[in-house]
Amino acid sequence: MEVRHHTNPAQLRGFDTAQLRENYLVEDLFRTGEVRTVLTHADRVVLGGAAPVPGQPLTLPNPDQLRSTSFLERREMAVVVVSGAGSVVVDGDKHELGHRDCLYIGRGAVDVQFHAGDSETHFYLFSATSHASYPTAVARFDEVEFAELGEQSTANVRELRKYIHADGIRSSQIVVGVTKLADGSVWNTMPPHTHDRRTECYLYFDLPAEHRVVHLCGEPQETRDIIVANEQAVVSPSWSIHSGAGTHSYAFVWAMAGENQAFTDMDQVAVTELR
Ligand SMILES: O=C[C@H](O)[C@@H](O)CC(=O)C(=O)O
Ligand SMILES: [Zn+2]
Repeated sequence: MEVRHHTNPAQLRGFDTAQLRENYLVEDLFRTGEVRTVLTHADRVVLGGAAPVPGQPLTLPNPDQLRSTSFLERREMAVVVVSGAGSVVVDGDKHELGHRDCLYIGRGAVDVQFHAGDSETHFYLFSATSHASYPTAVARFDEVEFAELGEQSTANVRELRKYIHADGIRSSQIVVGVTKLADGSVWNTMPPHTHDRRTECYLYFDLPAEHRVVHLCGEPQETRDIIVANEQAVVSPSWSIHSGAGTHSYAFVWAMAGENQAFTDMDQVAVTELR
């Protein structure tokens, strides 16, 4: 497992492009036949990618850095299918997942296996520490309610679906959903916000290989950009905005961990205040 240390806003002022990418961009989560994981000390979030091929399931590893008897001994996890369709077997119980569907796995699960469907499947993983056990549950993209956000005139028409949250699948601390941009819309989360009580990670997907998202990060008055390709993730510290504009429409998994689970606990920033 790769380990990343936390950063602070003063460091960001001096980061060049390579340093920005080393600290905040996770480029290589999905490699055929592997489960890859990255621990960030920001709220001890672990990001991961499992990429099984048909007939060759993959098992969730137990990285040494966790010093656990199993990955989920003291943790909970969200799994979102970002490419293909497949199933996840949790201690013998099989959960079928379609494109963009979400599985929550509660603390204490021991054996987790990722099975591809008819083709290579990409399961995105997001995990944080958990102080209570909640039931494992599935939320489907087509079945959860969604909020219609944005306007055509600002190129940010999008549907926001919440999977793991106070009124949905319950968890100890993680809050997870998917936002999908409409054709012709490119901006997410503009005007932007911060929430100093939570770390947030974005995993951009459904973006054609030849396109990119220009992701904005940093304090509102000291912003930087990171150029992101399909199926890459960005770690957004509690003090950072997280917003982006694509050269094409796309979808992204947003996932948070920290002090509270209040989705509306955001400090909004007016576009005119950005620097
Ligand atoms: O804290 C919450 C997250 O930033 C997402 O809700 C933002 C988002 O999906 C959007 O506006 O499209
Ligand atoms: Zn946010």
